[in-house]
Amino acid sequence: MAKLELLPAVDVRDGQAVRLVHGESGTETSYGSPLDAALAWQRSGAEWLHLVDLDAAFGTGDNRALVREVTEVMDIKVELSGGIRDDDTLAAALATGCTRVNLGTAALETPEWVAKVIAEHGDRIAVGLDVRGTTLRGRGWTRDGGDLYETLARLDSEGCARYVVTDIAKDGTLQGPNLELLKNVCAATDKPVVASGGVSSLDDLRAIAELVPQGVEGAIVGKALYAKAFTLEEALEEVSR
Ligand SMILES: O=C(O)c1ccccc1NCC(=O)[C@H](O)[C@H](O)COP(=O)(O)O
Repeated sequence: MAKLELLPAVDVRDGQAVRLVHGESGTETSYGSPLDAALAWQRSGAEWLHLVDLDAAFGTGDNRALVREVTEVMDIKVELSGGIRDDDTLAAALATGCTRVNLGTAALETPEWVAKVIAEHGDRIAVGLDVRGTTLRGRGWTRDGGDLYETLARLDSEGCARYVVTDIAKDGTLQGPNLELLKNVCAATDKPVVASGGVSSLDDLRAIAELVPQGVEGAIVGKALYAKAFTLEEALEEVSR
């Protein structure tokens, strides 16, 4: 069986590594230097880093220079997310040397532009499907943006390479992933799915890994690592069995 990829998360707000609850601004717990966190995950054996500029996502500024610095220092693959919505922000993100970017709001608000950049950049573009129920949310998860499955069908028809699927109700809560949502999305697309939000234990990772044959390729892990629910080494060992 193909192994589940793990993407430890570094979410950046105001220059700090943070975790939010339900992605809500104002719920930050701070975990210090984003570069130190990223380097720690790399030293622990991560092959990927999921790096989010929350200020860019919320429209409260950006951490672009810091995100670029972190990405440039990493020897591992980096997925960049947060506020990538037009030619300028996409060019800046891709120029960091990241492996791929994750588009969210743009897929809801400027579908023609997203179709164009999918055609231009292929596998370097993933789309984040951030949902409450089956309603997508954009602008830092603050605004409704349409139906999950209609949007997924449209993006599939445009050749989107991969989806990062987050149940906002689970994100940052340590309440476990929404396995039903992951199964439903996998049933609706042939493209790989990266699971995000809610992982709390090695059991959760085992449960996500069981969905690899259905199309889940990876799992993003944030809060659980910062809260020391398990170590990244333990998680990597778990998904390599
Ligand atoms: O990714 C975004 O653009 C974003 C926007 C607004 C709020 C949060 C956002 N991302 C959060 C993440 O990607 C988390 O790192 C990830 O879901 C990990 O969640 P958890 O394991 O539950 O801490």
